[in-house]
Amino acid sequence: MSDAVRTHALVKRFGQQIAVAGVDLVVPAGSFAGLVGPNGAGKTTTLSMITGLLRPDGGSAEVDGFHVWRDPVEVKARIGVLPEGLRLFERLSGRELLLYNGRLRGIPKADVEQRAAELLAVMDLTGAADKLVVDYSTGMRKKIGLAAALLHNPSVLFLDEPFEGVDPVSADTLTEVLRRYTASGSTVIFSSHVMDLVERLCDWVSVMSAGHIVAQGPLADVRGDRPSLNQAFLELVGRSAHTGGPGLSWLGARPSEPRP
Ligand SMILES: Nc1ncnc2c1ncn2[C@@H]1O[C@H](COP(=O)(O)OP(=O)(O)OP(=O)(O)O)[C@@H](O)[C@H]1O
Repeated sequence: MSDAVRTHALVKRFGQQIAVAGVDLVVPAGSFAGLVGPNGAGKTTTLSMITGLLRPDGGSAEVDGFHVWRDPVEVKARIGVLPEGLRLFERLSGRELLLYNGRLRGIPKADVEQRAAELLAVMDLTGAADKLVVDYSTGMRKKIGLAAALLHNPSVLFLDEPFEGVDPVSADTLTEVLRRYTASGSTVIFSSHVMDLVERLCDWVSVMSAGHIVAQGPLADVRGDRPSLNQAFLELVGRSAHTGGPGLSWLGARPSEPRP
């Protein structure tokens, strides 16, 4: 099987801090892949470098065999991205946003209109299609962002925390859309902190901690003989040494006698 994404010794520094410290991320084509790790592990920075949003200080990244920084046009034609803190054109309606994105991608007008209508329906946004994006809720913004990322039928889809702020019914819908998408051979890579979700959806997992990949492979291999992916995650990244330790003794303590 070929790789949808492969990075080699990817590095990013912010001043003195090394956010990504030589990452070799591999995601086979057709995977539903999860990128997990504690806060500040370097997931967003890694995804930003792979999608061409942030220039690496070292190493390389390839998508579908194309070098992200040498062949940016080839790469951008093949990827869809739902970044963290996505900025949208607030003064367009949801429908206009999709039509605009489709035209930017060079898709013929009639095709864009048909795809936009279908995506709005699947995302349960038909009723809000003519509402301005500025008036969308957090979950609606995620859904219209995902619709925009899917419109040109990318072969690899990158999603940063796609389910954050999305209600369970909509999350179910998104899951179905993404499952259908990977079943046809396309690849999804998403970052998440919700281990149950990753365990339920993904067949491939990469675990990051402090700028490094600490485990990577098919879900069953990463989980090993632990009862859950969550347990494996806690062991791999090292549970905080402070949990249950000294400190915070004042928290929750109440004076036994009322003060006079
Ligand atoms: N623009 C920036 N300037 C300075 N430091 C940054 C910048 N972006 C990220 N960092 C630092 O790099 C490290 C990795 O951040 P990153 O956002 O990639 O982590 P993450 O794994 O996505 O975290 P989270 O799960 O909390 O979103 C963090 O220590 C963060 O403070």
